[in-house]
Amino acid sequence: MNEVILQARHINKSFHDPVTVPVLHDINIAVNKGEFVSVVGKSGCGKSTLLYILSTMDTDYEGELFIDQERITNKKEKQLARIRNEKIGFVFQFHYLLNEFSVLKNVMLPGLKLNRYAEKEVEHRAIERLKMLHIDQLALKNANQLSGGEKQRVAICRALINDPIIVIGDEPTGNLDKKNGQIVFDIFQQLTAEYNQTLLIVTHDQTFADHTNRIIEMEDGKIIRQ
Ligand SMILES: Nc1ncnc2c1ncn2[C@@H]1O[C@H](COP(=O)(O)OP(=O)(O)OP(=O)(O)O)[C@@H](O)[C@H]1O
Repeated sequence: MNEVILQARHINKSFHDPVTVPVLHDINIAVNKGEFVSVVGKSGCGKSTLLYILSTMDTDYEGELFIDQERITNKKEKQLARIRNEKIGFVFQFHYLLNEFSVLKNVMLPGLKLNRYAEKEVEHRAIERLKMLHIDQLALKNANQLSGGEKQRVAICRALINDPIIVIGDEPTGNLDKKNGQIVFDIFQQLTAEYNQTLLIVTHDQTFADHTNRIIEMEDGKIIRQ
């Protein structure tokens, strides 16, 4: 039987600025363990809004969210911060690395924050992940000395440091050229194929989406295909 990793039930969301604008309408999603799922749809259809809710960063919605069988809706911010660090790996269009720190330190930071392993073990795990993505030779460089493609691979290593139950990405290849976009896609595919990693990725790139296991297509705040 499929193990459901992330489930959204009847999610509705409106912005109030100052008039009420409904943006998401009765969203129902279930993502199974090991699935590589893409979310597509025209600009403004609600992809980022949905991703913020699914990744627990936006709590102002109607409906229910479950991650790893745990009900997330109505939890306090402190609990959510821990769930995010422990269970979700984030990869964004812009990598948000800390430029003044080394690559190794950037990858280690969420691991140190979680405080599950001693510092030496976190370092070992960071180096393992840098090796997996073939960038261990960059470990001691500062983040601002890297190319865009390298930075994105570092961001993926950082997202993986705590063995997240799901990796959530918002346009992770949106800022990359074709070659680097392909490298990042290949890494994602390797993560699902070899490590059974669950991935939920918003993308504008139809070729990227076509090669994922499943496409969730949105239109005007609704899911029209999944
Ligand atoms: N803070 C906000 N206040 C009011 N309206 C918002 C806010 N954020 C987003 N919206 C509106 O919600 C709708 C969905 O926006 P969202 O950013 O989720 O779309 P998207 O599909 O991710 O678009 P894109 O592909 O361009 O990133 C849009 O009409 C947008 O104008």
